[in-house]
Formats: sequence, structure tokens, C-alpha cells
Amino acid sequence: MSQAPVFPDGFLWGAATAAHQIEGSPLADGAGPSIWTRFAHTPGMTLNGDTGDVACDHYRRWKDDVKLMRDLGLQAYRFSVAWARVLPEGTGRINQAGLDFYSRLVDELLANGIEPLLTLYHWDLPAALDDRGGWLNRDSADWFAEYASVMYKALDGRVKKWVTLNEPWVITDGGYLHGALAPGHRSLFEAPIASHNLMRAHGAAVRAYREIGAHEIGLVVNIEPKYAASDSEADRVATRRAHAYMNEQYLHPALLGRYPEELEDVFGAAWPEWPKQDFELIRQKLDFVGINYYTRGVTEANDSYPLKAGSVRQPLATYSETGWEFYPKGLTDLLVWFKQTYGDTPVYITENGAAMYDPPAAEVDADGRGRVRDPLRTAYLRQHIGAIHDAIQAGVDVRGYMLWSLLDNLEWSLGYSKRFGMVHVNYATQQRTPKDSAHWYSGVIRSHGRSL
Ligand SMILES: OC[C@H]1NNC[C@@H](O)[C@@H]1O
Ligand SMILES: [Ca+2]
Repeated sequence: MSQAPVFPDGFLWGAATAAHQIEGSPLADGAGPSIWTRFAHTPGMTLNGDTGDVACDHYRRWKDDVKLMRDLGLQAYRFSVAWARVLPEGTGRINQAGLDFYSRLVDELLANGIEPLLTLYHWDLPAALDDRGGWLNRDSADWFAEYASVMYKALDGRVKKWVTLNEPWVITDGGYLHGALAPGHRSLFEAPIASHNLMRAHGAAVRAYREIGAHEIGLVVNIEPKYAASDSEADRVATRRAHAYMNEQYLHPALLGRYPEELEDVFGAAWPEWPKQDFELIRQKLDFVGINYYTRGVTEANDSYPLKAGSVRQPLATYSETGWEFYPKGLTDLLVWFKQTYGDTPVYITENGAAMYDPPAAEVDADGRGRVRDPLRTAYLRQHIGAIHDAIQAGVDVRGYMLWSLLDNLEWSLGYSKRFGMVHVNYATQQRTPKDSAHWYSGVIRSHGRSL
């Protein structure tokens, strides 16, 4: 870009993690098991049988990790609460030790001038609730509102930015349709029911917040722009279907109070008729929407199940270790689409980053400092933050950027094989080593984006 980019005053620079991916000690101090504790301990469900039993040991190293965030100059930190630490059976009895862990973490963040952004649900449903049907049970909206209310009463005021759900699309596409993620179901009939109950739970939690809380609450979605692979009718229709399935399936009910028409084509006989009053619950005024952006999808018609659409590999593009095309312009296009479709709801980029061929371990450089050279990640981050600036110049109200992730961590079914962190974690020693990209990002924060 020609001259140094100027980001809006108050634009918030941070990083993101999630409880099950970094904490370890999943059953410590009275915590109950989650569906991920069970899923990862089920043979064959995760790469190398990796589990969250230790992860980054953040449950014990949290104070040093906050110091690391301060040293990096982070202004904000997005994390999630493990529901089953606070309510071991999912509802009813509160485990004070679990609540205290998050209360202490929030106080430490505030003491270090770091704003907490708290995600209530980042995929780790208490196993006890899965035994009662989990997200397939319409009561899940009440369970979630009860848990959310416990958290609001304990932390609101110290926490001023709340997120209900992280990525409902992944929860249902992974957990209920294809079975790659907990709870590992494979059902075309269950997926829309789980989706719908997740969105009812989102609405119930926002409604509860308006009774108890005094600050801001939003929803986080992972969305990716879909571009037709050709201008054939088949590819254009397939692209529309893929766009509705991933990008509109959750934002439409949350912000417009209805589903996109294409979902009936995707699910066919498995698409239920929804009670009208459900949409009054689901559609709640939001203070912001969090967008998690990684890549785009150049889309063609194919015979994939059930979408009959799929991504076409781009011959000259760069791909990350998770097979995602490096396409920063997609973020600008997506943000402009969001504003055009949903209006001026403020947006945070609540996740962006890449697993990008880091060296396996930190080397020690000339002055004995640990060093991890990750130029591809720095290139990815620089271009995506630049793409956000382009969207801001196009009039989109983007309020902040949470880099995924602070630490290398448990990439769900891919185990520890994919490193998204700006800080390297040696899992044998738990040694943290800021990568070159972390030092670069610190400079971006210090210059409020001008050094991009
Ligand atoms: O795949 C990278 C990230 N994507 N969004 C949800 C996070 O939990 C993932 O680690
Ligand atoms: Ca219809």
C-alpha cells in the first residue's frame, strides 16, 4: 500500500485461544469431563491419539502466559471458558474452583492492561449434557442460558466483551454431519437440529445478558467467501448453495430472523419446519459480530455429499499446512459483503492466522535467545491485516483483530501436528518462544498498524 495505513482510534489488537486447546488439566479441581475429553480418548478420533490432557499446561502456567501477552504488548486477549469446569454436570451445582480460575485470569489480564474477550462456548460441551441429548435437545437453550448467567453474574464489568458461541458451522458440520469433531455424529437429520438449537441457545444467552449484563455481547462465526470456479450455471448455483450453507446459515437467523432458502435444497427431506417463535428467540440485537477468517473457496458443482459443491485448488496459490489457500483479498470482499447484507453491526476479526511450515523447534540465536523463523506467517498476517484496512477504507466498521493463535496448541482432531501460534510451544518442556512473527506483530501494535 502507498502510505502507512491508519487504523481507527481504539482499534483493538489482540490474540485468541480456546480453553480445550491450551489449558490441559481437564478434570482438575472438580471439573467435569467434556465431549472433547471423551472424543479424544476414543481410539482413532484424533491424530496420534493426541488429547487435551496436558496441551500447553495453561491451567497451571496462566500467570506466566499473561506476562508473555504483556511483553508482546497485546491490548486484548480472546479466550474461552470450559463450561464443565464451572458446572461439572452442565447445569445446577457450581464448582467454585473452576469459576475462580477464570476470575483470577481476568483479574491478571486487567492488572496487565489487557482487555478480556470471553467466549462462553468453544466446542467443549459438558459430557453430562451430551448424555441428555446435547445440542439435539431443545432444552440446550435453557442449559446454555443458565451457564451464561452464572458467568455474567461472576464476571460482567471486568469482562465487557462477551461471545456466546464460537463457529456454530464447525460445531454442526464437524460434530453432527461429518463426524470429524466431537460428539462425532454423522447425520443429515441431526445437523440442522443441532444448528437450530445452537442458535436458540445463542438467543437465550443474549436475552439473559440483557437482564444481567451491562456491556457488549456478540456471536462469532467462521465464514469464507465463495467464488464460482466458472460462469457455468451449475458452478454458479453450487457456489450460491455453498455460500448459503457456510456464510448465511448462522448470520441470517441471528441478524435477519430467517434461514436462507438454499438450506432446504441442501438438506432436502431432512430440513424441518421450524416453529416461528424460535426466530424471535434467535434474533437478538447484537453489539458486534466476530468473524473468523482463514481462506476462501473457489467453488464448483460436484457430487459431494450433501452440498454437491466443493473447492477447486488454485494452481498458482500458496496453501497453508491445513490446505487453506492464502487469499487476503477474500477478507476484504467478505467484510464488504457483511456490511452490504447485514448493515452496520460492528465487526471484530476474532480469529485469523495460519499453520505455515514453521521450523519444528526453536533454535538458539547469536545472543542465546530462542528463535523461530516463520516468514510465511508474517507474510500471511501482514497481508490479511492490510486487507482489513482496505475494508475499513471501504466503510466497514471493523473494531479489532485477534490473531489466531497466541500459542501453538491442540488443533482438535489434527492434534499437535499443526502450529498456529505466534509463540512456539515445546510440548516436552512447555517452553514458550515468541516466533519472528510475534516480534513483528508487537511492532504493528506499537505503531497502531502504521508499520504494516
Ligand atoms: O483451525 C484454526 C482455528 N479455527 N477456528 C477455531 C479454532 O479452535 C481453530 O483452532
Ligand atoms: Ca421454501
